[in-house]
Formats: sequence, C-alpha cells, structure tokens
Amino acid sequence: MLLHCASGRHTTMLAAAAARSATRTVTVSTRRHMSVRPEEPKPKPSSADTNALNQPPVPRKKVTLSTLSSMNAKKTPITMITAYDYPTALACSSTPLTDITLIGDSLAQVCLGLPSTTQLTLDEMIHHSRAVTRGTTHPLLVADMPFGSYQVSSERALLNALRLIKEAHVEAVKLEGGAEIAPTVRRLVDAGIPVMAHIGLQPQKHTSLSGYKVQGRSVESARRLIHDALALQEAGAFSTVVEAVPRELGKYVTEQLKIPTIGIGAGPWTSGQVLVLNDLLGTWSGHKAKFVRRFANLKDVRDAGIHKYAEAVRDQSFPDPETESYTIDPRVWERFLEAEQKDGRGI
Ligand SMILES: Nc1nc(=O)c2c([nH]1)NC[C@@H]1CN(c3ccc(C(=O)N[C@@H](CCC(=O)O)C(=O)O)cc3)CN21
Ligand SMILES: CC(C)C(=O)C(=O)O
Repeated sequence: MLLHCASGRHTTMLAAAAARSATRTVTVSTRRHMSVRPEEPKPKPSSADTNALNQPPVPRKKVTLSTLSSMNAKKTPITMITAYDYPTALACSSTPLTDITLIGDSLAQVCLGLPSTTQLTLDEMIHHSRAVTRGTTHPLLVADMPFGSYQVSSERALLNALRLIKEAHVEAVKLEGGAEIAPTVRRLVDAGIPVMAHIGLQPQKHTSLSGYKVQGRSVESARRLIHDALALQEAGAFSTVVEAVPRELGKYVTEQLKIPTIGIGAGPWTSGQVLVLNDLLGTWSGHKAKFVRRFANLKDVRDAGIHKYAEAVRDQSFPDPETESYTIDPRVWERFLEAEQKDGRGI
C-alpha cells in the first residue's frame, strides 16, 4: 500500500514537472522561429522520467486476486516469474505482462548455491523477499513457505505465514502439498492470507521421492493429483501451481478446477505458466529440466562483459583519462604541490 501511495504521489509530481518543462520549451522555440507554429513539445527524457524504482513506470494497475479470477474467466494466460532480490524484482515488473512475481524457494539453488530447496530457512526467505518487495510494482507478490515452516502444525504455519506478510510485505504465500495440507491452507485463508497451492512434482519432497520425477503417470497418481487439487480448492487456495505432470493431466486438472492453474512442465493448457527467472534468461548453468525454454542467453553476454572489463584493467585501456576520470583546477594543484614540498614531500 505504502509503495503505491508513494509512487502515485511521485507520478503527480512528475506530471507537474513535465508540464513546467514543456512550457519552457514552447517559449524558447517561439522566440527562435517567430512565424513557425511551435512543434508539440516533447519533454526530454531525463532521470526525472524514471520512478523511485529507477526505471520507467509501467502502465498497469496492481494485480489482485480478482484480476486473476477475471483473467481465468476470460481464459487469458497468466504469467508468473520468480524473483530473488531487488534487480530481479525490477526485471519482473518491467513488463505489464507479468501478473505474479514469485519468490520461489528455488532461491536456495539459483541464488544461495545450496544443493536443494529443503535447506532454505524462513529467515533467508524473509531477507530476500524484503528486497523483492522493494522492486515490485504491479505484479501480485507471492512467497514460497520454506520446507519445515508449515508442516509442524497449522498454528506454526500461520505464525510463519504472518511473518512473511508483516516482515517481508508479500501478499500471498505458496505451499507445496496435497490433501494432507488442506487444513493448514484453510487455517491461513481463514486468517485472511491468500494461499497458492503447489501440486504434482513437489521439489521439497525430492529426498523421500528419490529425485525429481514427472508425477501423475499412473492411474493412481493421476487420480491422487485431481483429489489433491479439489481438496486444496475446497480449502480456499486462490490458485495452484501444477508441476511436471503429463500435458493431458495438466489440461484435465485445469478443466476440473474453478481456480487458475499455473503450470511448470504441465503442458500448454493450464491457466498460466511459471518459469524460474534464471532458467528463462539463460543465466543458470546448472541442471536444465525438459520444460525449460531459454528466452535469452544472458550468461554468455554477462561472462563476456566481465572478461572485457578484466582485460581492459590489465591492458590499462580502462579507465580513459579524459572521459572516465575527474579534473582539478591546475592552480589548486600547483598550490597543493607547493604545500607538500614545504612539508618535505612531493615531486
Ligand atoms: N533452476 C531451477 N529451475 C527450476 O525449475 C527449479 C529449481 N531450479 N529448483 C527448485 C525446483 C526443482 N525443480 C525441478 C528439478 C528437476 C526437474 C527434472 O529434472 N525433471 C526431469 C523429469 C524426468 C522424468 O521424470 O521423466 C526432467 O528431465 O525434466 C524438474 C523440476 C523445479 N524447480
Ligand atoms: C518453479 C516455481 C514454481 C517454484 O516453486 C520455485 O521457484 O521454487
């Protein structure tokens, strides 16, 4: 809320500033070309045209739960992307087409270098979520509840979810699990916390499941997925992630539910899609699951930039003395050297 009041006020201030500078432009150009009708003034882009988040404002109102249900009713695909810090949050907010920013517990692997998500703590999640909140504008902000933060009891789950709301300022939480966590989902929803469910492949259970495997490939497993999905919807989840299931099952579960499904490796017929930011930008050089598409190859661009910088330092072509460093008044420099000489130093 605060963020939005502040950015609203900022927009008004920007508009006023633009109007003032527009008036100046008109006066100048009429004087120069007396008989020529002044062109429509175009305010020069300046640092004042970026908002408090250091990037141009994106024309999109805050995404709410009701935005998502109307998108679902109109069958407009929902886009969700993960973010882990301030710059990645800004990246997610840079297009009006992002609907949800998720602080995924993939944070453990792609940012903290841990071997799996199970080691991530709630404190680490809160620390990163606070940074993501600062860089998020219109997308609905959802944070994963780390492994262990919601399994002990519904009460503990509620206390921990409240920490994410109050300390990290996220708007909703996501929990992995099926019908067994429905009472916990209900408890959170009853307290006023929007909950996103996560069914199918549940990476937090990779140890007990002996790896990351496609789910719902047997009659029993596919039926369990539908049972879980319905139980979580009934418990009040506003949406569910569906991970790594056959595309037919992704479509079927979407048709059975009223709430939107956000697929990852669940085929093209879910209500929306989610990918890990580092996977889609091509900055993650670890394991690439079958469902990952690289929409950019930033790793090569990034590493080439790092190499060029280091090379330029080595060969002393950086920094350029004229354009990339500062000057001092020669008379001041002269006096400085004289003073130094008096003290027995200098050149
Ligand atoms: N970078 C990254 N991207 C992710 O999507 C992701 C993470 N990290 N970390 C947390 C979880 C782990 N996830 C994973 C991890 C591995 C597979 C995987 O290797 N799946 C196999 C399925 C093989 C099969 O059963 O047929 C694959 O080959 O796609 C899937 C999802 C999704 N999440
Ligand atoms: C991949 C998404 C759905 C996730 O849960 C994560 O980033 O941890």
